[in-house]
Amino acid sequence: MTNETTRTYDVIVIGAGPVGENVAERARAAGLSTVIIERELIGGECSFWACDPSKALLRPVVARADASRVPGLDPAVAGPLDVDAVLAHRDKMSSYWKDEDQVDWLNSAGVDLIRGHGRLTGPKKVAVQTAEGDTINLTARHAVAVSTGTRAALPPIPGYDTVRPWTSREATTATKAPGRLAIVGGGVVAVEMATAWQALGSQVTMLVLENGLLERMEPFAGDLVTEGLREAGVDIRFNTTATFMTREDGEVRITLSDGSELAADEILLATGRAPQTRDVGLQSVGLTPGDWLTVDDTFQVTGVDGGWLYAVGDVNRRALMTHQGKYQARIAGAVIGARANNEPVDTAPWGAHVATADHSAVPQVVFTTPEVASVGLTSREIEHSGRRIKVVDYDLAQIAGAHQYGEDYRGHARMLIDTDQGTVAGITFAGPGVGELVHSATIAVSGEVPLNRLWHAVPAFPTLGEIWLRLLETHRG
Ligand SMILES: Cc1cc2nc3c(=O)[nH]c(=O)nc-3n(C[C@H](O)[C@H](O)[C@H](O)COP(=O)(O)OP(=O)(O)OC[C@H]3O[C@@H](n4cnc5c(N)ncnc54)[C@H](O)[C@@H]3O)c2cc1C
Ligand SMILES: NC(=O)c1ccc[n+]([C@@H]2O[C@H](COP(=O)([O-])OP(=O)(O)OC[C@H]3O[C@@H](n4cnc5c(N)ncnc54)[C@H](O)[C@@H]3O)[C@@H](O)[C@H]2O)c1
Repeated sequence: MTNETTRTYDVIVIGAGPVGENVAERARAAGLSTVIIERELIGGECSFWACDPSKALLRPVVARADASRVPGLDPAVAGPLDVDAVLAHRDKMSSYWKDEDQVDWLNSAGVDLIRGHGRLTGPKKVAVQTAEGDTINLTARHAVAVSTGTRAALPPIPGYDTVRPWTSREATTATKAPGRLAIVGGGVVAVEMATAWQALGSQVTMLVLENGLLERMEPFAGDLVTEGLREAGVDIRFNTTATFMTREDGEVRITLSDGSELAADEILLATGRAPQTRDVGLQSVGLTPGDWLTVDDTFQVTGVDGGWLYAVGDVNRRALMTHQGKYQARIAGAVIGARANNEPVDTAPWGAHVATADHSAVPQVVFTTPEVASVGLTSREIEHSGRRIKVVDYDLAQIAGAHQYGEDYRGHARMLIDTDQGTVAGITFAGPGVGELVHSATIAVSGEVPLNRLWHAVPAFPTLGEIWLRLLETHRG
């Protein structure tokens, strides 16, 4: 027999990925009774099928590439990676796909957890279907936050549904390297997984629709990553896609857009993300199932009366990254708390209750060899930015810190200066070790630090941070 129960909370959060967890924790910290609903593992995509396992696969690859540039150390890293050890480390970093630690954290934060599938059933109403077939009907006094994230968006290439393709989930959790791995896509997932699996023993072939990799970033970043992947042995085919695929005799046979054929043991479709909103009851509140949820800067969903529905994290499509989603969660939790407690809401730009950084200061690191790190505007976006921008370039290989970092250092940096404001509007670094530079850039961009003051921020010698001084000198002529 199945049961039906009813409960009321101040705040209901659907989806316990990194973002939902933080919305719930912040709402609870504001004194609101809070429940979170999760149908899979607490920690979501990031902990178990995305950031954590992928970075665990990539760390040995990046560390080995760095070490191989250091005289005296290079012979020690000349051999292949210990694949079993790397995969075991990946399993550990994914907590062996168990979520007890996150459950403990939710408990310590005072957030209630219900395991099951959550659906909106009307304004401030959510029904949870549990695995046992029970239904728990919830009512929110103040807010419902949807943080249901995304899934892999699969392209409608004929045959794709018959070949059991890899998505990012299989690419991050596979237990052995396929002999031949074809990857469709040239975005972040594609380049990171090509880097990892080529180093772990696969022969990777990338099929890229565009004429370069990482098309949303500065072109030099894609060029340097292309160079790195090709040197590692990856076969990259630009302006190419798959037009048909079939699995025969255990292998995937792929017809390419130029008419040629490619055989692979596995095919990874790294072709973007789709919102997990098909089955969360959006129709019950006048929204369309399957759509991204559009929000204002306080994360209230537009088109829903009463201001009770929030969408936070990947599902609102503002910035599909964990750190940015968690920033959104801190803001959303605080504003839900302020509204519920009748406290002042600060919606001025950079105020406590608006996610201003989503528009102008989103950092990202791509963990390839070489790494790419960026924040803010890129030169591709200048035209639509409505700002007067000066582009300053510098060859990273010319700085002393790069010489110390490793021999044959190759890298590049680009700074975009808002000439009216006299501040940095965006910056991109590509080169070994640049991932750790990104937060300095994020502070400069989000803090709108005047260039005259940046001139007094002295980089330690000899570090990669010297790139700041060289970029500023180049700007000053
Ligand atoms: C391969 C890969 C690597 C990545 N690497 C990085 C990285 O290095 N750094 C970075 O910043 N970002 C990275 N990302 C992006 C990052 O994973 C996402 O931005 C992040 O997971 C978004 O968090 P979220 O909480 O919004 O959604 P998710 O992590 O997707 O969590 C959503 C949760 O909601 C649950 N859910 C969905 N529907 C329901 C429902 N109806 N009822 C109950 N529960 C539901 C899901 O089960 C899931 O647990 C990577 C992504 C991929 C694919
Ligand atoms: N290190 C990180 O921060 C990190 C790592 C991985 C993923 N992520 C996040 O995950 C998100 C998703 O990454 P992604 O690489 O899946 O998406 P993406 O949007 O970055 O790239 C998608 C790629 O698929 C191609 N594509 C789309 N449809 C196609 C089709 N029908 N046929 C052939 N090619 C097609 C596109 O041309 C593009 O090259 C990113 O927005 C990123 O923010 C972040």
